[in-house]
Amino acid sequence: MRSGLFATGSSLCTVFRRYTHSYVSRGATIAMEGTVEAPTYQDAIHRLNSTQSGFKALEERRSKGVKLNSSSKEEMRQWIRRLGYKVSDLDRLNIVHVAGTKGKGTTCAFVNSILQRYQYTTGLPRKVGLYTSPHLAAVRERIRINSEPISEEQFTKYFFEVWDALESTAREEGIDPALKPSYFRYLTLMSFHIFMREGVDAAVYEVGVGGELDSTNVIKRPIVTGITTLGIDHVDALGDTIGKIAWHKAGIFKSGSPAFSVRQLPEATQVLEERAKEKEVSLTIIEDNPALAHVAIKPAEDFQRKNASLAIVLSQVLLDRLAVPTDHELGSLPKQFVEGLESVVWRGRCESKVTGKQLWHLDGAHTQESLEVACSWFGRVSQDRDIPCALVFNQQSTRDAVSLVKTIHHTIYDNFKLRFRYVVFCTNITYKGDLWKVDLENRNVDPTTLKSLTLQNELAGVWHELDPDAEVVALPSIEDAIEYIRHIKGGAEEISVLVTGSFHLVGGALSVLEGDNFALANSTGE
Ligand SMILES: Nc1ncnc2c1ncn2[C@@H]1O[C@H](COP(=O)(O)OP(=O)(O)OP(=O)(O)O)[C@@H](O)[C@H]1O
Ligand SMILES: [Mg+2]
Ligand SMILES: [Mg+2]
Repeated sequence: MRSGLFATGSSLCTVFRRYTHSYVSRGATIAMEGTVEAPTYQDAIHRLNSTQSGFKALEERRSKGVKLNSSSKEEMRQWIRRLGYKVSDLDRLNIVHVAGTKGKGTTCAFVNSILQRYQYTTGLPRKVGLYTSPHLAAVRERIRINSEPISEEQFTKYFFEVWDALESTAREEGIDPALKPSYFRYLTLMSFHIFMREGVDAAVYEVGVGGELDSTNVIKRPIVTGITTLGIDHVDALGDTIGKIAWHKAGIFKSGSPAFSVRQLPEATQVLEERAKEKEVSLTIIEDNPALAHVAIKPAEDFQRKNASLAIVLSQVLLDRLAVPTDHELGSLPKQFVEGLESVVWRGRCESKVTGKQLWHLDGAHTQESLEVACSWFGRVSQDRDIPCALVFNQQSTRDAVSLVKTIHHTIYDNFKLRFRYVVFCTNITYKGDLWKVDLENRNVDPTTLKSLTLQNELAGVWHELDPDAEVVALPSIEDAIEYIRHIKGGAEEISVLVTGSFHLVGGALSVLEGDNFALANSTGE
């Protein structure tokens, strides 16, 4: 059932609108009949969406050349205080903090899964928290305890606890109560509150953007920090060279906490080493763990071995700190590590699924390097099948979508000698008729650009130049794109489809394909 799940491009649909102006204090709502109703998960998500900066504000900031807000750390400290905590209280969470351009979420999921295995066998850690971004189908995927996304009830309860605490302290301190942390910061604050309240004793934190100025960097004494593969992304905020980007990422290094990084390009390694020295942090560059030769990680790709190798050392340091014994023979891994690494389910990354005659391959890659990785995976799995291929692509932010699309073309056509017979460029709006799934509503994109399919038409033109024989279309929603693919040749012909370019697209596609059945898979596949 979809009612109540939607917002239209600019305003909420009727089911929802009846609540929008009816909040009273302590998060209760007064419905139209005048009875007091407890707020719902949808209410919480709608409120959360109201903290999105919005495309106008973002455009203004961009035009003024404003980069990341350098006051973010101090603002986070103040908000933490207003929730009734000291920053040092976060030390109780025993945090593993992970930055990087690609592989952060996966590495965090690996660490989480290994810790989970130790909990099953030794009872420690007692509760594992996992904070990742972005989400695929539901915001609550971002905050997990013992691998399960927190429930809608818990999300709603804690969302309004934070909201109300910020409103009441604003009034007490003479601050404008309308000033709220923006979307990602709000979720970071909520995660701290939830993990503290739920008694989490090991927490794995993925940085949002960069490191130095990220809201998660309010964490002062992590147990260990890790840097995954670095590449070029978020250049507006972080800079346009790998060195500048590495500088930001190394912002999570903290004296007293060991740091680890996978092997990087020399320019990046140099910056990481300089920053470590400056901060008096011991930094170890790790190579692929040879014991992984006997571990069935998925996908069995080089990049995943890097993520897994980093996750192994990060988990080891945390388990040592918690005095959890991890005895094993030299050159092999303890069974909890092996099982933890093998059982991870991290949806939307190199994910395959079948509906009717369509073989879907979904990956949220949105940088040059990760698209090469995702396309190579698709190329390998499609190479020996003698069936037509199709591409569904969306990337709606300020990234250079044209050059991302060219990377896809080069990897598939030149490296694999495959081709896409059908190519669909769609917007990031979830459903037909300009309807967003509320969890996926994105107010940071100009609705007129979406409506006129400006970017989609541009990309269609680019592809037509690259392959004039392909059937190329621009479509207004993810649902339209899925339907288009399903109706090719009346749905009677087998087809291999790559869905890529953003997690927004992949999350929307999975929501369309699976509807209410979308399994918020717990990240250890249990
Ligand atoms: N080490 C890596 N090097 C290159 N590409 C990678 C690596 N790890 C993962 N990827 C690719 O990037 C995609 C995203 O992976 P993941 O979610 O782990 O990264 P992330 O750093 O959390 O990304 P985001 O910035 O979107 O949060 C994967 O689907 C995969 O295609
Ligand atoms: Mg990113
Ligand atoms: Mg991520």
